[in-house]
Amino acid sequence: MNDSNKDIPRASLNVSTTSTSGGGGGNATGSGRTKVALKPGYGLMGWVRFTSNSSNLTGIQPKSGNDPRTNIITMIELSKHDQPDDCWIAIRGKVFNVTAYLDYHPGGMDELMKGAGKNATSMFEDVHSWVNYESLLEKCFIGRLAGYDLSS
Ligand code: HEM
Repeated sequence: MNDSNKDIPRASLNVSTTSTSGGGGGNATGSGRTKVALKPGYGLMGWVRFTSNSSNLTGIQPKSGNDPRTNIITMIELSKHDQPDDCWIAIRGKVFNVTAYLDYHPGGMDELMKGAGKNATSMFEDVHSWVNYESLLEKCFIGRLAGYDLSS
């Protein structure tokens, strides 16, 4: 599966960091809280509106034999998609194309990019294990990560 997703629209970046001091939260590097100001319209409701108007955010053309329910993505394939214009991420054994979500991520694009092309389960869990990523990224779901034991 080599289809890339260069045609997924991404807004230009305008993310400014407004870090708060002394917060108890954390980011993937353990350097404290990282609150970012997203562009107007790029909050949760903006994402909900955007996804409801999009049928397929996987970047993969629908064709026979290409079904997220049965697709198996190898680590090698996953690792090829590690750029802001082609960004896949695996969480708890599921692989998502988060290219379109980068501008909407409340923790900022740079934080999400730390997991680009990787199994980012532990990064995700460390920061916000409660976030309902499966629902948010429903239309970005590509397939399952090869060799990932869902029961573990
Ligand atoms: C490599 C993976 C990821 C990293 C390192 C990361 C990192 C972060 C960070 C640092 C914050 C700010 C936390 C704070 O200081 O308040 C944040 C917030 C958030 N992220 Fe992520 N994130 C990742 C993946 C994701 C994914 C896949 C989703 C959902 C599809 C997501 C959704 C959110 C949401 C909803 C918030 C706001 C949480 C809140 O306000 O309580 N993140 N993220």
